[in-house]
Amino acid sequence: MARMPLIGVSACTSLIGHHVFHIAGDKYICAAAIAGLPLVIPALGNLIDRDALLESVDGLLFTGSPSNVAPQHYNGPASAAGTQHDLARDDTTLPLIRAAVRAGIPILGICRGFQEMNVAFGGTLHQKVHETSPYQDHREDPLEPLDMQYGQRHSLTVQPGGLLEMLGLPPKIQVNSLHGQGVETLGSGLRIEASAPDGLVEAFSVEAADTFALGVQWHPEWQVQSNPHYLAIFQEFARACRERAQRR
Ligand SMILES: N[C@@H](CCC(=O)NCCCC(=O)O)C(=O)O
Repeated sequence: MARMPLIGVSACTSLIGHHVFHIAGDKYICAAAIAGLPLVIPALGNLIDRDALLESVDGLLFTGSPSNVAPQHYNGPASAAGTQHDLARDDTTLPLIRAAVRAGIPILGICRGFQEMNVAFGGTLHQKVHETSPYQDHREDPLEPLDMQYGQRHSLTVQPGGLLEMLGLPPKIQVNSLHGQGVETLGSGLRIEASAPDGLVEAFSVEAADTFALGVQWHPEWQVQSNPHYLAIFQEFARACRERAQRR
């Protein structure tokens, strides 16, 4: 009988009361369940046996987060005071992304996860896109109701001949936008899959990957079942994870 694919979902560390918890948001876990059984991967850095983990999972979802990749990972300038980081998550996800691609495990990076993929492949980040010319403000308004924060904010130009086009996405789609950081220089071996009207990279795939390896700056996990473009991404991720599970 076919084994259910196991989908690793990256966790953030978060102080709740006096204790640190390893947490992953419900919307990521529910969307990962399209591909298989979600397994939250704690942010334990080198305490995790990476090879053993990659032997166990059939796909990895790198989630979004309010925290930002620490600039020492991309030789960036020091963060502005008050910038939220999660060093334990960086120490877990950055090496895991590289190892997963080498091992042929399907990966999907969303928002922070997309930025982590870029950094893992040697790229750099703008730390404040909204203060960087010629870019627009890609942040949400935290005072708006959630449905508005995750509403469609700008268009995307989908790169002809790429993975997103292959998934049936039309040349222009509308997406949500909830991030302050963004791609400055693209990591090596990444192929641009979509850009915002201001030129910001919004999606890339890993050229050398022999399976699904996609990063997106927007949030396709949000109400994924009611957006055919968002769903197409998760369905292809799911197909790749099933294929991986069957190859075991
Ligand atoms: N902090 C980074 C990444 C933005 C991001 O991942 N936002 C998601 C926040 C909550 C969630 O939906 O999980 C940036 O600001 O660029």
